[in-house]
Amino acid sequence: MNLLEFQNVSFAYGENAILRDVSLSISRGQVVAIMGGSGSGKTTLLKLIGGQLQAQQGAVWLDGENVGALNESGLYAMRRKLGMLFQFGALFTDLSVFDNVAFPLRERTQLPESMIRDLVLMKLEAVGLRGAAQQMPHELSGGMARRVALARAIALDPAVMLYDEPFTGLDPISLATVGKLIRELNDALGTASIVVTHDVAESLAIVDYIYFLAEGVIVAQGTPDEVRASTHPYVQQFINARPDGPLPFHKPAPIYAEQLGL
Ligand SMILES: Nc1ncnc2c1ncn2[C@@H]1O[C@H](COP(=O)(O)OP(=O)(O)OP(=O)(O)O)[C@@H](O)[C@H]1O
Repeated sequence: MNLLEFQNVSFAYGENAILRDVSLSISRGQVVAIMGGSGSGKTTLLKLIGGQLQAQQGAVWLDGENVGALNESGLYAMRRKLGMLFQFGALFTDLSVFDNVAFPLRERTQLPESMIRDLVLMKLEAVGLRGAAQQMPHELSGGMARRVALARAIALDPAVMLYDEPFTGLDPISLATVGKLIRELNDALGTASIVVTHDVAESLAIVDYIYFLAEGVIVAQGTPDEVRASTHPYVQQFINARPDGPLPFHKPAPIYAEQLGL
């Protein structure tokens, strides 16, 4: 069964169409990357999954529920099934590493403190940072902070993990560590993961499938091997990191000379 499915989803801000007839699916155990240029609609796609936005057409299904049809209490319950790690997914600076990871457990469950302790230590062990439990966020490196945020995101054993640019700002070793953790945690927890990223090399190493989004449409998709072998111009532009190509460097604008009054 698909844990997450977009069925012909269209979304617009007013007149401005952002996603057009997007269909994709992710089953349990899969890690899928969504790649696309700036403004292609990646964050909008994540907000549709979280129910912060609603599709005007089509449906988003998460673990058998139509997200767009949920009322407020339904959304609150549904979000418990989602783990999110955002680029600057800030830790609470005045809480220790331990208390950061304990936060969602204390907030969303009635578990006794002894059980919360065991769960927090288990999640920290999973990201290799049990030894940092008593440290404060400012004492951590950027890579360690990202791993603590990851431990916090999986605290409630989500069915689906969403990662928004999880590699941004990390040194190469931390980047590889976070990539490896995304894959390992997905497999160990039996979740489905969506990774929104620009980082082609790192993603191809860890994901099962890639969707390329351009101007709100899925223009190409495939497994890492298919993507590497693809001659599709969008895919080529991404893989070779070319600044210009089917994804233009210039946002459409009036004719320059006319705008300058020449
Ligand atoms: N609240 C909003 N109101 C109107 N337009 C918006 C709003 N939020 C985003 N947009 C527009 O929607 C388009 C898609 O934005 P989105 O944030 O989904 O892109 P993205 O692919 O995540 O880009 P990036 O990689 O730069 O974060 C952009 O053109 C943006 O200007």
